[in-house]
Amino acid sequence: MEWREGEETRMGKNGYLPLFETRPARGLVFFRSYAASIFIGICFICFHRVSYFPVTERWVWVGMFVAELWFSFYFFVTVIVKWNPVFRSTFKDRLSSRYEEEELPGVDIFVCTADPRLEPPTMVVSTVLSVMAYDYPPHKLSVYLSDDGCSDLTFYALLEASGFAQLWLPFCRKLKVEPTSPEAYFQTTPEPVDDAFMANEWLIIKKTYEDMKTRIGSMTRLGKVPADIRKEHKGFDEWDFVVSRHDHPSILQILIDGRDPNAIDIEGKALPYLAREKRPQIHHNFKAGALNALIRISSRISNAPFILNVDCDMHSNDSKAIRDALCFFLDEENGREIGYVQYPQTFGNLTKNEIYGSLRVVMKLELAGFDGNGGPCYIGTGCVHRRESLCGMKYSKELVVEWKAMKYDRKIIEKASSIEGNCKALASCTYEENTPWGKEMGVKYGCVVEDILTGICIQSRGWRSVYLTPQREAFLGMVPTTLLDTLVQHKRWAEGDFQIFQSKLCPFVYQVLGACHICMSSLSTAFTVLWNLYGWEAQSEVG
Ligand SMILES: O=c1ccn([C@@H]2O[C@H](COP(=O)(O)OP(=O)(O)O[C@H]3O[C@H](CO)[C@@H](O)[C@H](O)[C@H]3O)[C@@H](O)[C@H]2O)c(=O)[nH]1
Ligand SMILES: [Mn+2]
Repeated sequence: MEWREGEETRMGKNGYLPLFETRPARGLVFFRSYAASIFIGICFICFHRVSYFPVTERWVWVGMFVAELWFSFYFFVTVIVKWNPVFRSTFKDRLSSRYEEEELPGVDIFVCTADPRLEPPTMVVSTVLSVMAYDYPPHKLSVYLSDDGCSDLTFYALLEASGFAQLWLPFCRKLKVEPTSPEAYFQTTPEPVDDAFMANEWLIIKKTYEDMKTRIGSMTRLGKVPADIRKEHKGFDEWDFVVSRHDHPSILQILIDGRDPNAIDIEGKALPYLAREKRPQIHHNFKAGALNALIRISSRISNAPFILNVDCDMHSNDSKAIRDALCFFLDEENGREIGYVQYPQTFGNLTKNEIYGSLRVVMKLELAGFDGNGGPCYIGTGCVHRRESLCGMKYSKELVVEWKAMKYDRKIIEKASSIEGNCKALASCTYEENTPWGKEMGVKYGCVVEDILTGICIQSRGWRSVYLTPQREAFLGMVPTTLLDTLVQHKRWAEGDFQIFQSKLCPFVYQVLGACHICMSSLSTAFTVLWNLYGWEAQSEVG
């Protein structure tokens, strides 16, 4: 499939205007001339090494030549990655005029958290509230929180947030609030002074938010939920069976507003909390295991055809981001082969010179290069997947979904309490035994960078992926701020990528020889795996 410039004005074969356009990067001629000049230099060096062979110290000569060949190879791989970057933009107005609100597909949002000490519950709920406030039909959106820390503190925070959402979501709609994370909003936006009525409401919401934050904060410092609060929601009873965070049964609670025991929705949005079962003798597969449990649980509760997953430290910064992603999936001409749409990881706390790490180059340039060569890898957060692609299905031309006819609606036939009981087994730690979960289905196990590996597998099943870098960042997260934290994170990534490099899924072997994908794409992926070899050295520094 090829997308070219000017296609926004071209009518598709089926008579529809495209929902997105693709532009090549500007100024490529300079980069390509620079690359060509280095290539000529490499040719001269090789010619020199071969044509002149010294009589003495021959091994030094050979050693130098081998080193030069290695660097030349690395140079080629990096050049190929940057050879053809593309940038995408969407036409959300066309999406809205083509699809009535009722015809839009459902979207399930997964937020992952794992430790209330490292990921404070106040931050987690701000992220949850930010994604609940997406500008999307409320009854088509479900937000799932996966708590691998199995903490009643996180549960308490979510319960508080579900109450606050009743104020926050209508407020976001009325004021067209951006960003929709209350924490980020009140930090960055001044009080509206020109409208006394609005200013008053603004102050009330801010005060309510701050009170909630103080309550959650003091509870977190206390380290436990007091008995009188535990009595307020039956969900806390589940913690009577929790031995420790590594030893407990599944807890699934579809959160309800404490004042209305019959309402299972908050403004039409479902908000389930899940702490999957953990037992000390059974490996839980970290985030990949959490995501797979969520895929199964959500398939019973809302079963939306699209899944957005975010880490709890990455809040939504653009309430239209879901519509942007859908412009790709719902495009009549090219949409059906797209398996996932990846947003960049952008950070609110980056310094101008970004002295640690090199994420800006990766996010701004390299992943756009991947996109031009066949599709970016999946980087774990800020990614919208088609449920089928994540569940292991192969791409097939016959797979055409009539979204309009489907009229997705999350029919909650069962009562929340019976869903909670019936679905728990799907999150038990033995459920996956002798099943393809973690191998052919869902997020892959056995690799520290489960996201990269899962992305490679989805692509090798014939799906394409898309990288979208909108002007307004769709998500804002936190980057480690100390050298030690950065080294630890890069060590983990380096380890994971090196694991893939050594495995039978090594992109050089698996994709090039397997001819599953175009060569450029595999070289791009191989590059991710390779740049981490450089991080390898850093490992010895941190142990
Ligand atoms: O057992 C676990 C461990 C982690 N997490 C969650 O996974 C996310 C990422 O983990 P983190 O420790 O923050 O790793 P990072 O290095 O910051 O994560 C980057 O790298 C990971 C591995 O490539 C990706 O999964 C992430 O999305 C990406 O942001 C967080 O939300 C955690 O809460 C779990 O749910 N269960
Ligand atoms: Mn993180």
